[in-house]
Amino acid sequence: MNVDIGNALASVASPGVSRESLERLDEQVAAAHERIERGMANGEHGYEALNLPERTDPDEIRAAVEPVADADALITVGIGGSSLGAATITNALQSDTETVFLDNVDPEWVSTHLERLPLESTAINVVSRSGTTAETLANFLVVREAFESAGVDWTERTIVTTGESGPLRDLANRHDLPSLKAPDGVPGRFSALSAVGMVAAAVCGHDLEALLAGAAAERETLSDSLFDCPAYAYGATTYALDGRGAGVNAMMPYAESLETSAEWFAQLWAESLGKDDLGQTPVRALGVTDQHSQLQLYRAGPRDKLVTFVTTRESADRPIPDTDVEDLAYLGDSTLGDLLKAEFEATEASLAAAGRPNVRVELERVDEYELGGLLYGMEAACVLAGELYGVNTFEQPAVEWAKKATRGLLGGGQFEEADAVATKTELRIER
Ligand SMILES: O=P(O)(O)OC[C@H]1O[C@H](O)[C@H](O)[C@@H](O)[C@@H]1O
Repeated sequence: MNVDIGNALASVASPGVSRESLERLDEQVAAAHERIERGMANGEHGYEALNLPERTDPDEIRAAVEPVADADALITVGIGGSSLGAATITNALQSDTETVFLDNVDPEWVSTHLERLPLESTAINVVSRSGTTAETLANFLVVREAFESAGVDWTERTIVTTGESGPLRDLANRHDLPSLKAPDGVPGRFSALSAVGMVAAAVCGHDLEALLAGAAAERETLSDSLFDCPAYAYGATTYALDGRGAGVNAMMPYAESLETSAEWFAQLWAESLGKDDLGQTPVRALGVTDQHSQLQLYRAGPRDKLVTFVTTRESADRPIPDTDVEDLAYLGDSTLGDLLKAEFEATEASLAAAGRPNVRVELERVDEYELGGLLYGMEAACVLAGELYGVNTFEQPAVEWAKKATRGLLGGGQFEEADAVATKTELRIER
């Protein structure tokens, strides 16, 4: 990926960061890079994620999915980091295999999918690093039962990705299911480029080698200066802007196929950096759609936002047909791609003209190679930002708190967190 931070400079935007400040920050970037390289070299928890392009074995993933390679549909059962990386990849790319991601436990929605899909030609991809996440295990039990009720042997159609031990590992062993290991030392939200994110891509027939090659190329750019490394430029700029008041980061890809990447980014940014009363709030937006809903706020609301655009240089195109309506004649000379590009450029310029900081992240096109680069680049940006903030990027204690409270409420053990539910302060206004 390439990154253009020109519209985040103090000469353009407020908040903005001056070139001199970035140069001073670059000394901290160099120190952070050294720390990151050391963590990678020693395989330390979290830093190990940045080694995935070399560690992940595409042959192993393809072998595991071989029994279901002809599936018409794939249900991925997983949540958070065990779903969003896979969804980012498969939603971005074309495939004949329909993909469904059961991350939510909304009963109506889950039932609708299970009633609609051709279960006899559907595969199940169960993913949970811990193997204990209530939503994932509950959904899997429901999916299993639906297959049994339809007379389909789910054990023939299920692939499991989980840790070395835990309830899901036990289940995979008991039923002799093809299984893969969630990589050691890699938190879920950093594991898109492992079996966690790539089983779904393999079932859909995507090019796993190209995904990893794109990531590896991005890895090659990691260096001790933000001016030489797009990922670090992004991480350092967002950190600097947050410190100057841009506490919100609206991720706005200009490609429908990249919409899920903003969701993936939101988890990465929020769970990794949101701690010790620090962190930047990620917001999901989509170009051009959200030009017609959120843009007013971004250009004229509080000066607390950075907008991150993700654009592609190339994409398939479609001409806009001529019309005899005079006022619309100008459209007839263009394509939908021209319109998308013009809208992006106009929006970017409109924010800059209003002094609102924005950053452009450029991909050549949406394909496996570029996606691998985007996923890796944003992960590296996040790890760098975590170093600059001085937070523990790779933990998520606040999420664990609610997980324990939920478990306690459902009778899954004694958790003091569950007691807090009963002590809620009320001020009810009833109809
Ligand atoms: O993969 P799992 O263990 O099922 O975890 C799934 C998700 O659970 C929690 O919500 C964590 O905060 C996430 O980081 C994680 O991705």
